[in-house]
Amino acid sequence: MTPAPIAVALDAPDLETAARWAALVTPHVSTVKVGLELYLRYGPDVIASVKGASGVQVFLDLKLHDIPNTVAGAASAVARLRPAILTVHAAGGPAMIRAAVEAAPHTEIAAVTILTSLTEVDLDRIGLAGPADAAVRRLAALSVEAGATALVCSPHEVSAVRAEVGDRIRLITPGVRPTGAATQDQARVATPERALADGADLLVIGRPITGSPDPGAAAAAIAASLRRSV
Ligand SMILES: O=C(O)c1cc(=O)[nH]c(=O)n1[C@@H]1O[C@H](COP(=O)(O)O)[C@@H](O)[C@H]1O
Repeated sequence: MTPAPIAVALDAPDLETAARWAALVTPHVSTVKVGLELYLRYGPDVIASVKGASGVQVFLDLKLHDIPNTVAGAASAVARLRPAILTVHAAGGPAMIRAAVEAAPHTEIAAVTILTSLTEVDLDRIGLAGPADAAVRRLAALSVEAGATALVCSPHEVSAVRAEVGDRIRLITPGVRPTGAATQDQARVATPERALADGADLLVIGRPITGSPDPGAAAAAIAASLRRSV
């Protein structure tokens, strides 16, 4: 069976746990995501540990955000690890995004638009007044112009972003919660089925899978419900 278009966020406090989660979920999902917690604790070796022998795609979520020269150096430092996807913050601006794209030519650069944890009140306070989807669409368009081939947004904006950037750009949505699951620190959320129906290509799901007593079964259940929904 083809693995589901899900990136499981391996936000674990230690490498053994992350590698165990990765082994349990990789029969069911296409991708595992390594974020700041694991990467800052263990460094580049973490990639091989979570990849194991499975050949699963690794999404390196470092959300780089700095001046273009610094981001180019950071992207080129991790490019040798050959992650399938690397994140940068779209708010770093077009020159920064382009610097990452040029420094990591074999990795898909995904620009994070507006974090899924932010509410419209938060956006107002940080000076991005107006509906979230206006800011997300603006950041999406500038990121694609700068060479990003993937975008991260919440499921709430995914159909608007799809209309803005067309079919060739990979849309990645965190903020995904199966019906009844706790939203935790996520603000702009939807179910996996809804996110996929609205145009997401890859769903990032962490705690609803990794917080389950059986992460493999939780991943398999979400994958099966996505298959039923298409
Ligand atoms: O870039 C990301 O992956 C990301 C962007 C965003 O806007 N929101 C967001 O939650 N994420 C990541 O997606 C994952 C979501 O995890 P859960 O909330 O546990 O499903 C975390 O690893 C976040 O770092």
